[in-house]
This record gives sequence, structure tokens and C-alpha cells, in this order.
Amino acid sequence: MATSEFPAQKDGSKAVLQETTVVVFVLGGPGSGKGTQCPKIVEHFGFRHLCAGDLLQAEIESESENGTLIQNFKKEGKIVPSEITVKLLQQAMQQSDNKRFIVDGFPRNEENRAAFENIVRIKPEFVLFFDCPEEELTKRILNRNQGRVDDNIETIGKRLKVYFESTLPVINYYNSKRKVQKIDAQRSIDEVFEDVKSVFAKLRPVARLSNDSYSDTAVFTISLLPLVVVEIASTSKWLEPQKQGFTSEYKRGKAPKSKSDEMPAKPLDTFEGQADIIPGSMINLMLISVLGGDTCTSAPTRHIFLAAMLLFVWFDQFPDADVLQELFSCDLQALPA
Ligand SMILES: Nc1ncnc2c1ncn2[C@@H]1O[C@H](COP(=O)(O)OP(=O)(O)OP(=O)(O)O)[C@@H](O)[C@H]1O
Ligand SMILES: Nc1ccn([C@@H]2O[C@H](COP(=O)(O)O)[C@@H](O)[C@H]2O)c(=O)n1
Repeated sequence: MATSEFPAQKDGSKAVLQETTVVVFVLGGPGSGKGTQCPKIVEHFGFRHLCAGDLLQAEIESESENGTLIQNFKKEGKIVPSEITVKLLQQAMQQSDNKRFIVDGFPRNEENRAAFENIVRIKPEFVLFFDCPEEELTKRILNRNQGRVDDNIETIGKRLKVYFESTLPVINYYNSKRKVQKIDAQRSIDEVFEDVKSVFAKLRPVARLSNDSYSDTAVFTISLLPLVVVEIASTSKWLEPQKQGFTSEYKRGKAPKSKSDEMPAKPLDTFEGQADIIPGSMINLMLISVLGGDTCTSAPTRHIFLAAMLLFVWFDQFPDADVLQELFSCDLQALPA
């Protein structure tokens, strides 16, 4: 799963953001519809929406020490020094319980991109790029009417210049890494979102579904534990009666006539609990098989998973389904003491 690198911090402390943190950058010209589509992504796919422009605006409004500087950059349509923006993003990510983020309006230039990689140390899962012609962008911004200081014809010109000169090269950079998902943003809001949905539907399962902070290796190992337990149990004396009474007979093509005929003497309490363990592990086996793609998203984990599955098949450790059915439907009370 890791698209991120998480070395220890310089002061030796552990990085706060987890290996499983998923980041999608959302880019496009001013007015291309980023802020319109992001809430829809949140609603449908459960990401946390972080808008760089909004975080900067909040700094202005809170009259923080950087507030005036940010206000001046914004009025001029210029990109605020990256360290300020990246620190705001990092803080918001660290404070969030959700570990999957759509980062809207970022990185706006090469400096933004490098600062995020150096400070946050996460590479984006992909870059969602809303492609829209300049005339449409201008028209939309002039009609936006939300009282923004930068929604005037003069600042729009400056923002578009910054977009073409500084942001497009970043999009091209990610394109060269095959990370860009380009959307035709000139169509209606709903049509655009249809395309956005199909992009997110293609996300790696764990990026689409997972909100937790476990590494996939840990998830895989934990899911495998019950299998190990049943492996040990099935090779121990504890399950010998079942193996003799059912599995071996079935494998030789001789099904026992009745349970009580075949079951060797064992007190009832010896069998307590096994009916829980075996179905549990079988369900787990099925779950691992079905969800294998979800839990084992990194290549090494997937290989371990496949190797484990092959081993189970190879050694034929699990009795057939009908044997299990017979085993679990057996009347424990009827077992001889
Ligand atoms: N597909 C669309 N068709 C027509 N109008 C749209 C479409 N998407 C968004 N708009 C409108 O265009 C305006 C700009 O959209 P939005 O604020 O989402 O753009 P943005 O990319 O977030 O802009 P900025 O980078 O300046 O914040 C809004 O008034 C919005 O309602
Ligand atoms: N990464 C960013 C994002 C934004 N800004 C500044 O905020 C202005 C508004 O941004 P929108 O995304 O809402 O259009 C933008 O023009 C910049 O001045 C920034 O510096 N860095």
C-alpha cells in the first residue's frame, strides 16, 4: 500500500502520519470546478477534503502572524510561500481521524510539490486534473459571486498566468509519472462527477475503503492467525477423532455410516470450542480469499498471501465441505464417553 515514505523525524520522533495515509491532489485552473466536485467525492468516497485556498483564507481571518502576508499574495493571485501552506496542510492531516485526503488546489507550483514531499513525505495516490478552457474558467469565476477578493477581472488574469506558467508544469510532472487522471471539466457538474466517480472506483481497494492506520502486512498477519490456530489444532491429538472419523474415511471414499459408529471414545468436554474455532477459521479463510485484494495491496504481502494459500492447498489441510458439514452437524451429546 505504501506510496509514502515515513522515516523518523530529525529529532528522532516517529512520523505522525501513517504509512496508510492516502493523498489525492486535485488540480485545475481557477474556476475549473475543484471546489464543486470535492464535496461530492467526500460524500461518495469518504475522503477528507482539504482545500489549500480555504486553509490560507482561515489564516487571514484568524489574524495569525502570516495573515497579512497571505492576504497580499491572494490579492495578487500569487502563490503563498510553500512552507506556510504545507505546514497548514500537514497540521490538518495530523488532526484528522480520516487518513484519506483530497487536497484541493495543491501543489500549485514546483516549490509546493517539493515542500510537500520533503515535509509531509507522502506521494499522491494520483492527481485529479480538471481540464477546462480559459474562456470557460474566466466566465465561471466572474459569475461565481461569492465575494472573493480575487474574483475580479484583473486578478483572474494574474491567476490564470500563474496557473499556466507554474501549475501546468506540476501537472505535466505527475503526468510523466503516469499519475494524472484527466477529467473533461467543461461539461455539466453531474457529467463531470460521473467521470470523477469512475476514477475513484478504480482506486486500489485499500485506498478506497480503508480508514485505519494498520499496515497491510499487519492486517494480513492478524487475519492469518486463526488459520495458524486451526492448523495447530488439526495436527494435535485434540482433533484426532474427527480426522479418523471423517476426513480419512472420506478421503478413502468411505463415508462413515453414522457418526456414533465412527466416533472413537472421547468425553464431551474434550470437543468444547472446536466447533467455534473451525468455522471461524474457515470463514476467515474465505474472507482472506475474497478480501485478499483489499488487505494484501503491496506486492510482498500479496506474495506471502498467495504462498500461504498454496501451502494450504498443497497439504490439503482442510477437510472437504461435506466432511465439515458432517463434522459440525454431529451430535456431540451422542459421543461415547
Ligand atoms: N461543470 C460546471 N459547469 C458550470 N459551472 C460550474 C461547473 N463546475 C463549477 N461551476 C461553477 O463555477 C464556479 C467555480 O467553481 P469552483 O468554485 O468549484 O471552482 P474551483 O476550481 O474550486 O475554483 P478556485 O480554484 O478559484 O477556487 C462556481 O460558481 C461553480 O458553481
Ligand atoms: N497551494 C495554494 C493554494 C492557494 N493559494 C492562494 O490562494 C488563492 C486562492 O486559491 P484557490 O484554490 O481558492 O483558487 C490563490 O490564488 C493563491 O493566492 C496558494 O498560494 N497556494
